[in-house]
Amino acid sequence: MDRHSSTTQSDLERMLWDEKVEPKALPLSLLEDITNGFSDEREIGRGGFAVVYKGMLENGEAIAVKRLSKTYMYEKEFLREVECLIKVKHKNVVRFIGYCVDSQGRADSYNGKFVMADVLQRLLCFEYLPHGALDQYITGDIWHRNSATAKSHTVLTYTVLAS
Ligand SMILES: Nc1ncnc2c1ncn2[C@@H]1O[C@H](COP(=O)(O)OP(=O)(O)OP(=O)(O)O)[C@@H](O)[C@H]1O
Repeated sequence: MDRHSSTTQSDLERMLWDEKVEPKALPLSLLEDITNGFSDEREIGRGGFAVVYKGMLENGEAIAVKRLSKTYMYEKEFLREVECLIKVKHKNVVRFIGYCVDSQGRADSYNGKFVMADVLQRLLCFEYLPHGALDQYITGDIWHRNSATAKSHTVLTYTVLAS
């Protein structure tokens, strides 16, 4: 991924109001900016393979930034997931905004040797759903606090499609 990719916050803002814009490759620096460097206070959830952060744009809109864990690094699976996410477009499925693959060399000592290690990061970005995940509605955790919306159901729908 090109760290100097030209996608900016205003491109992301435009993507959010124009549903016709296709998902894009996003630079890691942009995702770091909008999540305060993936800070703890921006964490909104954790799944089996990822930590999800709330990314805040300058216009006050939010997106969900899913940073995949180091154990979920198989290139073929990631590529297949991105391919499925790009193809699936439905009003009840959370909108896929873009993806990021970033690799950076880091010099470090390993087993007494000085080595250059590749540090790989993979991230997926989605429209932000403010009402939580479907499983909380099914189990009754938040059924009485909020009324379920079609969009709030889509976190789980997406998971089913992607697995
Ligand atoms: N688009 C989103 N908008 C708002 N919150 C989200 C979004 N996506 C995920 N989350 C939050 O992050 C949590 C973890 O999301 P994730 O998709 O990784 O979970 P999961 O479906 O449990 O994981 P897995 O894919 O490992 O089965 C969700 O339960 C939800 O609270």
